Amino acid sequence: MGENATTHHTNSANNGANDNQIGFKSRVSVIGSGRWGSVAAKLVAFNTLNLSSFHDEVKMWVFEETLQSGEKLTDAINRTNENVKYLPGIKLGKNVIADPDLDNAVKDANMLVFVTPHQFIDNICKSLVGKVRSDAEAISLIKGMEVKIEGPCLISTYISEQLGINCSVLMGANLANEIAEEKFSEATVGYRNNREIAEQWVQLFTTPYFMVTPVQDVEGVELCGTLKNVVAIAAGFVDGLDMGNNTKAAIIRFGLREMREFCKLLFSSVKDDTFFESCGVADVITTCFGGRNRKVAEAFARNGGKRSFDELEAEMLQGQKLQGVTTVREVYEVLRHRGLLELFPLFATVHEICSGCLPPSAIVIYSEKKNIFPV
Ligand SMILES: NC(=O)c1ccc[n+]([C@@H]2O[C@H](COP(=O)([O-])OP(=O)(O)OC[C@H]3O[C@@H](n4cnc5c(N)ncnc54)[C@H](O)[C@@H]3O)[C@@H](O)[C@H]2O)c1
Ligand SMILES: O=P(O)(O)OC[C@H](O)CO
Repeated sequence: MGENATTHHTNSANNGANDNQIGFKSRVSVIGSGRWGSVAAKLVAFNTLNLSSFHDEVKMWVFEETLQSGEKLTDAINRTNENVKYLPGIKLGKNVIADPDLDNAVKDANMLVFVTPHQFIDNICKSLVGKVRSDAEAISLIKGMEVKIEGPCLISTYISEQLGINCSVLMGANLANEIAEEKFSEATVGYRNNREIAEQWVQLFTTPYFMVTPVQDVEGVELCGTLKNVVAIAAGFVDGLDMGNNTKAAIIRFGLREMREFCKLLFSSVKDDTFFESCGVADVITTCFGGRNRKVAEAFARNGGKRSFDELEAEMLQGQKLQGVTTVREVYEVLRHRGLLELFPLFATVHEICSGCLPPSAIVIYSEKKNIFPV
């Protein structure tokens, strides 16, 4: 890894830290095995096989569960080379090895890919403290954030602080099922200050059908990926109310504007250009038309808000997890705490609808009466 990767670590295991020498091959572990986690493993495994600077094998940590057949998910993945529950029908690559033991899955790895629903990252990081290599680099593909008493915390920051390692991010217009079928798409790597590390992540993820661009704006890239899920829920309400494409386009525009304002509220360093990368406008578009948050929000609105998101998620997604409902609650808390709810009417209304305080049709009232954005 690059120079910075070995200089700033504090509380991690020191195993392998002297491997930074000629002939050293990177080892990659993927922490998470949902739909996107499985696709991420497939992308990475294609490259580790083809690039001499990586060990072929990619470990993929599996949150173990027992399938209806009685077989363990991990065993089924290793037997079929498919994630039969979260990504059936797609071969991951023979060099992907599923492992239900988190410590064992990260052991020896110097490149860690975090890709679990954001509500689980707290426990995962806590159990990894002291277990990862001191020279490891991490990347987060997680679209969400942590809100602590002290305030909001990016997932990449949380991983960095908990494990004492640097953490970049990869976000973008990335519906996992389409990338699994090798349909062309783009993504954005957000990095802090080490371009060399960013290039290594770009190399690890890039394939002929997956184009990755590095951007030195980790906060902007990550917050775009996080906040677009809130806009997707608003778009789902519009679809559930059969309000049409013009209304949806208006919601997307309002949403993008609130995303930009919220990003700059938290981090004045966020760059305007970031919103024109795949992680920005492109992800908002794809998620508002083809994402799971949109789909479940549509069902919520069609049911008049009478069936909860939890119930609909369990019924419609079979174990996959929505991020938008939790995220908008967290965003709402941040804004309420700072007395800024009135400046973010779309985000506030989405939360009030999700939590049952307003009916789904309030998204219309929002559009008509509350368009009071700051410049
Ligand atoms: N699916 C996509 O198209 C897509 C695309 C880009 C980014 N993302 C983001 O990637 C992240 C991961 O999403 P995904 O689609 O891979 O997952 P998913 O929603 O498909 O699957 C849920 C995962 O959570 C795991 N899980 C359940 N309970 C758990 C627990 N207690 N502890 C740990 N893990 C548990 C399940 O085993 C499963 O692997 C999310 O932040 C998501 O927003 C998803
Ligand atoms: O299916 P969603 O709503 O979780 O969105 C998936 C991806 O984030 C789209 O880029």
